[in-house]
Amino acid sequence: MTGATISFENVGKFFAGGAKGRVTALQDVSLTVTPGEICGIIGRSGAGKSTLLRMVNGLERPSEGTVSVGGKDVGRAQGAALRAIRRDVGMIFQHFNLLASRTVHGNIAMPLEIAGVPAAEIRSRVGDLIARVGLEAQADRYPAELSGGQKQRVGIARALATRPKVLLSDEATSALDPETTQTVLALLRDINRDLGLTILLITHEMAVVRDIASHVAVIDQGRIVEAGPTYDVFVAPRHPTTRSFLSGVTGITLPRFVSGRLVETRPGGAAEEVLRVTFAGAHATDPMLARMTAERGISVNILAGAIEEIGPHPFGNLLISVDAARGAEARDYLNRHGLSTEVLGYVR
Ligand SMILES: Nc1ncnc2c1ncn2[C@@H]1O[C@H](COP(=O)(O)OP(=O)(O)OP(=O)(O)O)[C@@H](O)[C@H]1O
Repeated sequence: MTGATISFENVGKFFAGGAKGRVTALQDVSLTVTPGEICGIIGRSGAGKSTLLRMVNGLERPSEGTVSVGGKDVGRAQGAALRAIRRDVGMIFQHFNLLASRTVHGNIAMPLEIAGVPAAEIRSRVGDLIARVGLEAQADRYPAELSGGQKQRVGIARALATRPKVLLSDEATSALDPETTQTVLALLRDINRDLGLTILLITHEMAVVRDIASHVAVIDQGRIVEAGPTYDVFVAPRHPTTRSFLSGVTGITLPRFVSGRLVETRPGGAAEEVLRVTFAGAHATDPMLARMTAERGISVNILAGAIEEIGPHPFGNLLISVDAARGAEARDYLNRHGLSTEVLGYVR
């Protein structure tokens, strides 16, 4: 089993309704997810994530542009061709969508029964899937007797039953506690590594992107505003929406004596400019800040800092303040030496 390419080319989706008679759910979306990639789509509520995801298995059709899976045009496929594409695309859900009247075994067997797979083959394949997701002891239990994490494991096994090339994940960990989230993400990582299938997941949590996605696309009001390898986007975010998502996961916040006094525009008179400085690698920052002080005479107050990791790659996040009158010069100096900066505000 190998992954398939998912491609969106200039995709738009419009629904009837709203004040103008037409709601734009997606506009001019172009994105390619290569085989074996784990791509996270992050956006706020209503940004268009579900609409985007549902186009990959033909639950929604684009109003304009083309969506394809493994080179096959999903938006224009009908009948047997659409059913064939859907067998290549498994999906897991926030609320698991299991049948309460069927056991774990029975739920996982469902897509195989629908596909007309012979009973003996179903038994052996479901047995393998149950082992893969670690639910041997629960095979004969009903969903009501399972924890949230176990239910999502059933959802994952069911999604894999038809040996898909693509797995879609619709907020699959949003209903789970942090510890269970980690075990489910680890399972998805293992599946991606062992089976090579392409995973497209939507989430509103940057931590999920950091923990599992090799690539990320940020969606805002129906448009992709930033996309690329997760590490690059975390280290040097360009769009304000990306930055606001990132500020929730960096693990560092301004101390309250600063955040309580922070204003957006620079006040008159003496003031400090508060900056977030992001840098690749674990040790890049100290010499840069010290050199800036030595070379330019700009002194730096360090307010908070931490080293984060994406996969094996460390990157740093530092909150500092400098004299606001020298702010532009400090940012320019740091940017020229490969550090990203973002103005968080000003304090008097
Ligand atoms: N069937 C529909 N009819 C009319 N408008 C729709 C329909 N489906 C989605 N929309 C609108 O399209 C926009 C995008 O919705 P979508 O559900 O894709 O966003 P989302 O990012 O998945 O949000 P959430 O995280 O809240 O699920 C929203 O403005 C929504 O109201």
